[in-house]
Amino acid sequence: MSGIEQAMERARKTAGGLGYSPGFGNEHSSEAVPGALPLGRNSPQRAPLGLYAEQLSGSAFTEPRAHNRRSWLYRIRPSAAHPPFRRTDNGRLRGGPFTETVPDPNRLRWDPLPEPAPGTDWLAGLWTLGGNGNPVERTGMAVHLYHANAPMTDRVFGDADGELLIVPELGGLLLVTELGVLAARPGEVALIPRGVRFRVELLDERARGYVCENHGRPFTLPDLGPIGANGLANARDFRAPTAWYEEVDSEVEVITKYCGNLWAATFDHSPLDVVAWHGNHLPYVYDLRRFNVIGSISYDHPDPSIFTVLTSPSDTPGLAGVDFVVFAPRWLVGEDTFRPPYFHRNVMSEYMGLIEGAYDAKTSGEGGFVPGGGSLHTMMSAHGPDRETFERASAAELLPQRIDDGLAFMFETRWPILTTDQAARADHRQQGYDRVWQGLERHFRS
Ligand SMILES: O=C(O)Cc1cc(O)ccc1O
Ligand SMILES: [Fe+2]
Repeated sequence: MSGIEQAMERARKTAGGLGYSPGFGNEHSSEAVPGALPLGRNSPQRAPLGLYAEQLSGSAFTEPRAHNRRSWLYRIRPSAAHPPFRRTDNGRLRGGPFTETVPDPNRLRWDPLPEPAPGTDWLAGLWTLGGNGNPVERTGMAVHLYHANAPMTDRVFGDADGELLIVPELGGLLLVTELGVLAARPGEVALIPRGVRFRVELLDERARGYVCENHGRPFTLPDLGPIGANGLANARDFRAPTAWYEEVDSEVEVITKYCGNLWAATFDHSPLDVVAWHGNHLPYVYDLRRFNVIGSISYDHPDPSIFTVLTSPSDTPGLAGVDFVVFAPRWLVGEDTFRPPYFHRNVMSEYMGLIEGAYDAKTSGEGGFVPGGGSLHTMMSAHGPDRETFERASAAELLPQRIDDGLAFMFETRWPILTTDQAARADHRQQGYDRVWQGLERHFRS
């Protein structure tokens, strides 16, 4: 076995007994070798065990304490020890500004990404659907999907353009990051902070899912206001990894996404060599089934902001660059209420995906809203229950009803989501999505 294969074997074994540190936004610390973490200072004259000390900043040095993010890494070699990066193929990844297509006000829907060619790893399997903003200005977001059937070997990725919220739909991922190893299976989500390098291995034969790349302010937990001190996604259910490192002295391709493009440099060692760390610029994994769902216990369907897991705030209070929202199993008890999502037109743009089962506003099954597929209801586009759902819910007997046959999510952003050319022309884009709202009968009686 080569050095990297041995390291991968060790990472997979670690997955069985992963130690995590619970909590969101905290200062955590971890050492894979006792004594590797310096005490009482960040940058001693000589760091313990001959390690190099390095600060990784996710915020300006001067941002207020509540927004300040950085981690101190104690590593075998400093990240600075690398040859030049050279441009490499972007594959099917695209970045903002999204100017390939004329912005389309229509409602759009896609089937899952088709089967990838054999040997497609997670990075090669990324396919950009669209987005907004501009990574150069650190605004906006991008929606990517992935479909992979091979582990990343001898290559490691890091995104300078933003953090990555990874939403597995099919197959588990092993995320071997600079700060440790995370396992993310369907129903869980993983958050990789801006700049943190990682390799993706597969826990199953293939892996399919969604990624929200957030160029703006890092995702944080929403304020709870009148809900009180607890509820929605509870901070204690987020898990940061513990330190894990590999000593690989063979060539590793380090790929970085910078201002929309991929660049590669051939390192003579693995950059996943952090033996100890402390800080708050950290990856996390979160199990969406832990989400505490709050809803109406009297009447009416609340706005889905009540289901916000994470939000990337903007400078305008209450106006998110992007929100990550989950439609998790819950009870519906509303009296004299049309219970599924209402008809609406929204200034925010909504990309929705399905992790499993069905979604209560849409018919499932072939040609419908299916796991691995997605819908885009951009700024002001009219949407809501499809015809079948409207008819069913308008006639339903309003007994308490448990919705537990699906797990859907939404990336909701303040800017229109502009599609890439490949998304607009994709064979797996459904034609005739509008038809789901056709035949909504006129019932008006004056
Ligand atoms: O369009 C959707 O299905 C998402 C959504 C769900 C909901 O419960 C209310 C509004 C909304 O946009
Ligand atoms: Fe909506």
